[in-house]
Amino acid sequence: METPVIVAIDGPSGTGKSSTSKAVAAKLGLSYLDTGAQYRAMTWWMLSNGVDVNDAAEVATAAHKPTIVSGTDPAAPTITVDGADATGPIRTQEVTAAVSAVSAVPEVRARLVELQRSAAAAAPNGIVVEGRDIGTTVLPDATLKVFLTASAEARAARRNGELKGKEAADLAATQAALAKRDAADSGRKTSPLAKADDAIEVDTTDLTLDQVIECIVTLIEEKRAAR
Ligand SMILES: Nc1ncnc2c1ncn2[C@@H]1O[C@H](COP(=O)(O)OP(=O)(O)OP(=O)(O)O)[C@@H](O)[C@H]1O
Ligand SMILES: Nc1ccn([C@H]2C[C@H](O)[C@@H](COP(=O)(O)O)O2)c(=O)n1
Repeated sequence: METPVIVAIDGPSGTGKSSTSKAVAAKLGLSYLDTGAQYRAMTWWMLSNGVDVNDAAEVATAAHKPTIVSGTDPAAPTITVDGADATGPIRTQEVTAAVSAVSAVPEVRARLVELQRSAAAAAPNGIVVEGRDIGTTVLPDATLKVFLTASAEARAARRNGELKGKEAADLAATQAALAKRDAADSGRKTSPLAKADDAIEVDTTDLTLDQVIECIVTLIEEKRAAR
């Protein structure tokens, strides 16, 4: 039996980590884990349970309480908190605005990193795990590490594209919100957003989603062939 392939995909917000990771995993028959969804789920629980998300000590004390379960089928990823479907609630503006503060708390990270490593170890054929610290901290021995980037303008335009049919967002405001979250995620003390030394950087600014997917599938196949 072939050794499971472990793929770490990191990068700032809006670089295409989720779209790319899901598609690559589906194409290669691998599992898929969205670690950002887990930090969002933890944040949603904190907000729903009256925890002051700006009080790191309060967040740390509560970090062991929620039960967060991620489904790893790339065709239908799921996330529940204490048995309730959290897919919708974790994408609200309120959660997005609070998630960087909650994810900076070491007790939160320790709890979720444990879940992430368990999911990777349990994946029968291997897994694509996306986040901010997968290559540096969660899975330092990953078969392949990719760090996605894109210009600030491209990322903001992509995010606004998702709002089609909903209230149109101001491009400059979207760009500022992305920059603020990236600065917080890169600036925290515990496993900040960073490119691992052995990660391959892929600038997606001028690539279509299909081109990025193809690029990563090729990188994985090269790693497999070299084993
Ligand atoms: N190469 C690409 N070209 C154009 N649009 C893209 C590309 N990659 C992703 N997108 C689009 O950009 C948006 C953001 O992508 P995605 O959610 O995958 O990014 P992300 O890095 O996971 O973001 P976040 O970290 O905030 O969750 C989506 O609407 C997606 O369809
Ligand atoms: N490995 C990770 C993944 C995510 N986070 C934090 C920081 C992000 O701003 C937030 C939400 O992630 P997204 O859904 O936008 O991918 O979660 C982290 O600290 N470490």
